[in-house]
Parts: sequence; C-alpha cells; structure tokens
Amino acid sequence: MIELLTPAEMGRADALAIAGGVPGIDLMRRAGLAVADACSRMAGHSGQVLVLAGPGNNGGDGFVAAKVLRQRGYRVEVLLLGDPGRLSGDAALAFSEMQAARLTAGILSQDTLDRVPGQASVVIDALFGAGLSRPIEGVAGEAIDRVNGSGVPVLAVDLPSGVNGASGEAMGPAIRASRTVTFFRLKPGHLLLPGRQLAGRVEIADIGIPASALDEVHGSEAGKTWRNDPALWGPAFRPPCLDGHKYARGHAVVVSGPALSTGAARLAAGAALRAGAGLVTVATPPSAALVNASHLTAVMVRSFRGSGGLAEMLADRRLNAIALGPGAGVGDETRALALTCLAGERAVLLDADAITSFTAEVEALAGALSRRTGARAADVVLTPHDGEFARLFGESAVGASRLARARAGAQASGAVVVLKGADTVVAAPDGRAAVNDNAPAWLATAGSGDVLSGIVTGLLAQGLDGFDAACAGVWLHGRAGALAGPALTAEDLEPALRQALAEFFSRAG
Ligand SMILES: NC(=O)C1=CN([C@@H]2O[C@H](COP(=O)(O)OP(=O)(O)OC[C@H]3O[C@@H](n4cnc5c(N)ncnc54)[C@H](OP(=O)(O)O)[C@@H]3O)[C@@H](O)[C@H]2O)[C@@H](O)CC1
Ligand SMILES: [K+]
Repeated sequence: MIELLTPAEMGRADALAIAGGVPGIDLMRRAGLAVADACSRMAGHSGQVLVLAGPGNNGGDGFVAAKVLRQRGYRVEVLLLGDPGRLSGDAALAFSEMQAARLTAGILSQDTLDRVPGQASVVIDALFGAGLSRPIEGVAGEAIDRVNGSGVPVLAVDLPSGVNGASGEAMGPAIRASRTVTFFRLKPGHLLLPGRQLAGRVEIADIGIPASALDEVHGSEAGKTWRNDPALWGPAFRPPCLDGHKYARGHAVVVSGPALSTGAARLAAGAALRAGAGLVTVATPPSAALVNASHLTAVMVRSFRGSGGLAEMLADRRLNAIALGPGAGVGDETRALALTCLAGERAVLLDADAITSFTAEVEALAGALSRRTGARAADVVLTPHDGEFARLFGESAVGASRLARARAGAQASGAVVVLKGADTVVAAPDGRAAVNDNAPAWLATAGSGDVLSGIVTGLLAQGLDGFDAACAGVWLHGRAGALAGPALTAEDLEPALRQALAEFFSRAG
C-alpha cells in the first residue's frame, strides 16, 4: 500500500465506492469503528474520551466512534463545532444514530472550552480532515491549543486537524496527535513535514473501498505519488547473478574537485562502489591526482585537464554514469564540466556546486538536457537541498509545498529532482513523485549528501533509470543512516550501506 492519495483523489475514491453500491454511511461506520478500536487500544479497558467533532464528514466519523465507545462502556463526551441542525448527509445520519444510542453532544464554544480536554484520558480529533479549506480560527483554534498544551494523548481522525492532506503544511493552528487513523491509503500530508510529526503513528484502516477505485484515481491529478519504499523500485534492482561480470554492473565516474576539496568525491566514489557499480573511477584534476590516489584502493583514479580533457576521457562509452558536484567549486569551469557530462550518452548526476553553477539559469540546463539522445537521455538526476533548489529554480518555486516544488523543478529542468531534506521528495518530469520518510535526524551531517550522490550514481551505473535510482538511493541512504545510528559521520554510512543492501536483497529473495 505505497500509493499516496491527495484528499481530492480520496474524495473520488469514496465517490466511486458509493457509486459502485457501497453506501456512504457504511464507509463512515467502518471508519468510525476503526477509530474506536484505535481509541480502545490507547485508553485501555476504561476511561474518559473527549470527541471534538467538526461540521463535515470528519465529524461524522467522530460520532460513530463516540457511539461505539459508549457502547463499550467508556465515558464519552462529544463537543460539536457548529449547529447540529446544519449537519448534512452521512454526518447527520451518524449524528442521529449517536443520539439514538443516548449520547448527546455539547456545542464547542467559549462557554464549553474549559471542558477541553477536561478529565479526558484520550481526545479524539474529528474536527477537520480532507475537507480543510482554510486556516482554523476562533474557538476551534483555541480548543486545539488547549489540547496540544494538555499532554493528553490525541487520536486524529484521517488527518490531524489543521494539516493539509496534500502538502503536509499546517494551515494555522494544528493538532499534535500521538496517533492517526486514516482510510484506504496514506495521504502525502502524513509523510511530508510538519504533517508527519503532527500525525504521530499512522494506521491505515480498510473501510471497504474496492481496489478498483485506486486504478481510477491514483495519479489522475498532478501525477502518481508514492511512499518511497522497496516495493516501488525493488523490482528494478536485482542482485548480481553468479554468471555476471563486473563490467555488466557498469562503470561509474565521480569528478573530483581541486587538491583541497577531494574528500567529497571520494565519499561519493566509495558509496557508488558499495552500491554495486562494477567499477568506479575518480576523475581528478592533475593537481589533486596524488592526494586522491593516496587515499583510494578499489576505486581507480584518472586525471583530466579541463572540460576538453574530461570529454576525451568520456569518449570511452563503458563509463556509463557520472557524478559531478561534490567539492567541485562554483563557477564557469564546473558549469562547462556539467555540460560536457550531459553531452554524452550516459546517466548523469549533478549535485551541490554543479547545481549552484547554474544559478538562475535553469533554461541553460534544460536546454542541455533536451539535446540528449540515446537510451539514457532521460537518466539525469539533480540532488539539490532547499537552498540549491531556490538558486537554480528561483524564488517563485519556493512558496509551494515540497512535493509541488520538486515536481515543478523536474518539469522545468527535464531531470529527476531529488529535493533533499528530512522529508526528501523525488520527482520525475512526467509527474511521478515519491516521498521518503525513513531518514533519521542524524543523517543531516557533513558529507552525507556526497554519499547519497555516490549511491545514486552507483545504481545508475547498474542500469536503473533515473527515477528508480534516485528513489532507491534515497531509501538506502536513509536506511544506512538508521543502521549507523546516532552520532554517525558520513564515513560510517558506507559500511552501514552494506548492511542495508544485505537486508534488502535478503528480503527481495
Ligand atoms: N463518505 C465519505 O466521503 C467519507 C468520508 N470520510 C471522512 O470524511 C472526511 C472528509 O469529509 P468532508 O469532505 O466533509 O470534510 P471535513 O474535513 O469534515 O471538513 C469539511 C467541513 O469543514 C468546513 N471547514 C473546512 N475548513 C474549515 C476551517 N478552517 N474552519 C471552519 N470550517 C472549515 C467546511 O466548510 P466549507 O469549507 O464548506 O465552508 C465543511 O463544513 C474525511 O477526512 C474522512 O474523515 C470517511 O467517513 C469515509 C467516508
Ligand atoms: K481530524
């Protein structure tokens, strides 16, 4: 279940299920039951539950949960935002079913705010879900602040109220939940920050939407979106076969910077080799050849002079993937090297200084990409962090969510864009995107990005396409970070990558 559905896509999946004969109230009853089950697990056998219910169907799920919990013997209080007479559709039906079970709702107002959270041992947040359309204000915002400040565990229905399900952004005040129960599939807002942190542990409940609805809605808007997971790219990444040859696994090149900035390229080269490239060469300016050679063993070293020299080296078509950027230095020289890399028929990864060397000139980069030919024309990956992204694509792209920005960057450049951060997004020019959520906080350390560049380049050398290599590389990098553990340095990632790959291949069989 790695597909992510925006709230709008989810609304269509609901509608398809209903059109296919599943009554909306049945979907709501199952949703509310799943919430009640999660609440029972949180509260134990007894306790007091406060349900904050909003004016739409999210509130409707809350009424169902309240009714079920009451029937299970919990003390339940429901506070409704707005007038019960204005409830409509399934939410109105769920409200009357709750009343029929002798549970009435109070109105959430200044007069009842002191009951939030009152004596509750769990708060169910059923204020707003997929239908949040603007920042929360007034008494609902005050209730959210009171709940967040109380330390009482919160179970969010579908999404923490205030979080935009498509972007993960907090629209004004937002609930900080310990758990969230969502339905059918995750939403991007469960993985993108700050939504991921506000949602706590997320559980996905089956509410009876048929799988066929997924085929109709997934990717019908701005492209398909997935959680980054081995299920997405694993089929493209096979372990080496016994009768295989190292040359069948490609020959990756990492371009080194000048004598005093060579470490980044070596980190990348080591990671490319560990990721499985058959051969790896550090292409070095002559001034840095000795320092590179004295630090490298399994990785080879070849020197080149300027972009003409690099072009001569790259006449060898066996060199099938190249990374430029780590430690490269910003300026015309790096820019010329990047254009040389892009001119060939091999996969290219541009990182760091290679990206910054195209500041505000994304058209020049896009032009070079559009002139590429051959089977690997589309296999170009850019790995900017937020600052590099803004330098390349300009400030106008900065306001949108990370998912929207990564997509816009991929479309503008024609490359696969890896927008790095705690919630790294990988986006392809055709609109496909994956959101990564396995990276630990301690992965943000000097040289970590160089290792990521190396892993992706190693995977490109083995023949993965740009999107698969980027997604797999980001996931393996995150997993290696988790395995290396707290206080890691970039040097620790390479041995941990070995363990991450061993795990992956053993699970992939
Ligand atoms: N049958 C189904 O489809 C199923 C749906 N399910 C559940 O339904 C949820 C989606 O329901 P929904 O579409 O009714 O949206 P919801 O989040 O309840 O909010 C909409 C209401 O809030 C209002 N409003 C919005 N923002 C506001 C603000 N800042 N401040 C104040 N008001 C604001 C908005 O008003 P309006 O914008 O129209 O003025 C409208 O009245 C979904 O998350 C899931 O839990 C499940 O039961 C499975 C079956
Ligand atoms: K909610």
